[in-house]
Amino acid sequence: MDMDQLKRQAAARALEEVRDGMQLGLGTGSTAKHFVELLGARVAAGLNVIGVPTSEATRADAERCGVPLTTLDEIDHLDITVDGADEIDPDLNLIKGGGGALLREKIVAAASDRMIVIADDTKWVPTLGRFPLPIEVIPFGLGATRRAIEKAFAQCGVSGQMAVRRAKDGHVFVTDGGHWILDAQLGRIADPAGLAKALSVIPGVVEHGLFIGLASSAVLAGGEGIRVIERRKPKGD
Ligand SMILES: O=C[C@H](O)[C@H](O)[C@H](O)COP(=O)(O)O
Repeated sequence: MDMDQLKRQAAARALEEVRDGMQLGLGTGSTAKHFVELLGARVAAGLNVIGVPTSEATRADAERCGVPLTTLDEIDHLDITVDGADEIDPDLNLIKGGGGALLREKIVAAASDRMIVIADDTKWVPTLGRFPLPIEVIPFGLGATRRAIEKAFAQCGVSGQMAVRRAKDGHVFVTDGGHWILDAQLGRIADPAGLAKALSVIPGVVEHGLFIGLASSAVLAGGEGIRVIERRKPKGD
C-alpha cells in the first residue's frame, strides 16, 4: 500500500469520531487534505458540521469539497481538530509546520476540546528532532532573533544548522500570516517542553512547531493496520 493510501486510511479512521453538529478544526497538509475530502463527502450526504481551516490552502480545499466554514471569532470552541504532523513522540508531543501552517494550526488546536493527529506510521519517532524544527519569525530584526534562538538552543542542550525556508522558486517562503520560517536541524530534542518554553519567550518568534500537550490521540496507519494511541496525561500538561 502506498503512503497516500495510508494517509487516507488514518483520515477515514478519524472521521469515525465526528458526530452531527460538531465544530471542527481542519488541519493542513497532505494527510489533513484527505480528511477534508472525506468530510466533504459526508457533508454532501447530509452530515451537519462546521469547520475552521488552519490555512488558506485548507480553506480552498474545504470550499471545493463543500464543507461549511466559520472562524474562531464567530464560535467559542471547537469539538475536535484533525490535523497531520511531521513527527509524533510517545507522549504525543509533535513537530508540525512542514507545510508552514504551524501558527494557525496551534491556535486552532488550542481552541479544541480534542486534537486527533492523523499520519502514516513513518511519523512515529522515539524522540523528536529528526525533522527540522520550524520556527515562525518576524522578518524585522532577524539577526537578533536568530542569536536569541541559538542561545535558547544552547541552554536547552541542542544545536544545529538553521536556515530561512525558501519556496521551490527560490524566494523566501512567506506564511499565511506574512512571516518567515527558520528550519532548525536539531537531530534530537531531549526536552521538547523545555525548548518550547524557551522559544516562546523570544521577541521576534511568532510561534514554533513544537506542539506540547495538545494532541489527545494519534491515528497511525501502517502496513500492518491502524494503531490509535491515546494521550496518557490530561490536555495541557
Ligand atoms: O504546516 C503543516 C502541517 O503542520 C502539517 O500538518 C504537517 O507538515 C504534516 O503534513 P503532511 O500530512 O503533508 O505530512
